[in-house]
Amino acid sequence: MARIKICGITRVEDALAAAQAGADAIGLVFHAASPRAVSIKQAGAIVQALPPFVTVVGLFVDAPEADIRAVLERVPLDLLQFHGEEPDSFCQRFARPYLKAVRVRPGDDLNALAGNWPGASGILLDSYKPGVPGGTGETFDWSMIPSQRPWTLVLAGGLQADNVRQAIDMTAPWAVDVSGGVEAAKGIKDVDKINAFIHEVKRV
Ligand SMILES: O=C(O)c1ccccc1N[C@@H]1O[C@H](COP(=O)(O)O)[C@@H](O)[C@H]1O
Repeated sequence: MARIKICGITRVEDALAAAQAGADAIGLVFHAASPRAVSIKQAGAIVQALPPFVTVVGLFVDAPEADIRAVLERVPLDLLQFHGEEPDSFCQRFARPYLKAVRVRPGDDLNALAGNWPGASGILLDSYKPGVPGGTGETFDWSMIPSQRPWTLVLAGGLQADNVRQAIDMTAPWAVDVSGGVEAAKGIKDVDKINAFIHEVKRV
């Protein structure tokens, strides 16, 4: 069964709702330009409130190394998600497992692209939209994802309750990642949408 990450959490109550609904991971966005950005203080409060066994992922977009280290000193992140142009050598500097986001464009060879991050725990595929680093709420052509792949797929990009089952059936990801598809407004999650999404993922 695909694991589930609920990303773009900004409030303690949304983190608790995601955990209660059965999410395996939550994502905290440390990218000031995002409407879902959290401060170190907000992030600390969210992590402290979480029950055990929920993985906390910190998302960065071409952040300076010092900024990432400043977050890591204060917030116990389990996993890093790099959503910019960071090379593998940079992603490996933080003594944490990491996901590398790859924004998929028509014609991409995804096995070749994924090979650029040999140190990644997983490759998170997201939709490409010029000028927008992520969280677009848009899907991409899932048929581009090779069924034979020597890397771990985390599928993202425009997922929601009414398309996630088809996405899983087509691509057999290790995990799915959703942000906008379970929101009431940017940065504010909708508990009913979280529950519906997780229900669809866990449905056999
Ligand atoms: O959510 C954001 O604002 C964001 C900003 C910069 C980079 C990534 C961002 N979000 C991530 O994008 C994917 C897909 O999101 P969606 O489900 O299509 O809304 C996911 O990992 C988000 O956390």
